Amino acid sequence: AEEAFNPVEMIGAFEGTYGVHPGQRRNHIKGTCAVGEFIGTADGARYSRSALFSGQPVPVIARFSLGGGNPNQSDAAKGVQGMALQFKLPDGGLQHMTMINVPVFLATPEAFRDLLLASKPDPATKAPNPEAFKAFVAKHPDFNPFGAAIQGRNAFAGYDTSFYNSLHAFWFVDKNDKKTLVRWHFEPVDGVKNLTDEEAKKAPSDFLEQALIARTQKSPAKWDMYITLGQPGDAETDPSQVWPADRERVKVGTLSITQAMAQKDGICGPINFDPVVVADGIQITDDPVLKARSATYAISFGKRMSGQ
Ligand code: HEM
Repeated sequence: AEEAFNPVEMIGAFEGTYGVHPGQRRNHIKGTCAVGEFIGTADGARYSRSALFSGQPVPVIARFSLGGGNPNQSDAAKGVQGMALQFKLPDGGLQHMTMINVPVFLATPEAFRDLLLASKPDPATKAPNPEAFKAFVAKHPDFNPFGAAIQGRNAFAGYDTSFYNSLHAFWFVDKNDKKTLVRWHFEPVDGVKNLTDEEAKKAPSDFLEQALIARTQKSPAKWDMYITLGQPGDAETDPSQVWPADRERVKVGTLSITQAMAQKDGICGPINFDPVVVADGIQITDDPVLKARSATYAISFGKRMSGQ
């Protein structure tokens, strides 16, 4: 039988593994605020009637982050980076896109909770217990492609030289109510760049924030947004299932990040980048991981906004 997902237990798993850092996010704790704008294409407007694709600039508040709840995590370590976007539409409506830079995720929220539990440092060794980790992988083989992607690469050279994926599928709804199942991807216009082995060894613990601030002082950092068009039978509610590689991709817009700033007192602090916040023209699915995210972010947000 399927367990019912419990977001309180999920938050407990984050806090057990990473400790409690009052007033801060329980996951993706280390990050940088940014602002910019998005301009959609006419091709985007063919698939979605969202005001995102009107062709007019849409203001964006962004947050770039490292995965995990350790505030002292090194930027140079192998891991996951995130890009969270809040678009402010002309009618005042909000659209969120909260993405990470992996090709796939785990199949269920329980698998992610068990990953956190298995990653808890042993008090004696300060490292995760290898037996517990083996038992986790045996129980959740859907972890393997996700884990292999992260272990098989060095950290990214910059937030601006990473791709970011929706991983979840969403429905794009056009002006005739026609729905298309899509997944979206942001591709850096400067190209994807990871640290070399040598650079990864020498890189300081904190460099991503300063690099993004400096990069945007020169000129906007840009990403092209693409949608992949799903076909009947492509996974709708499971972010661990990749879609066949031959699916059509359509460029639907360009994001320009024009300014970045520290998250302390930054503009992105009091935002809950809940990924189910969508505006007319984009709809969510019944993906259990997506729904679990929403419930868990709400608790993290409530706690940090009340100083817990
Ligand atoms: C069951 C699975 C997941 C859980 C329980 C979870 C949990 C969380 C929590 C608690 C936060 C902090 C929220 C806050 O305090 O504002 C967070 C942040 C974040 N998560 Fe997840 N997450 C999950 C899966 C994912 C996936 C699949 C993605 C990307 C596709 C993702 C991307 C992010 C990003 C980018 C942030 C940082 C948002 C920000 O900058 O404020 N997460 N997550």
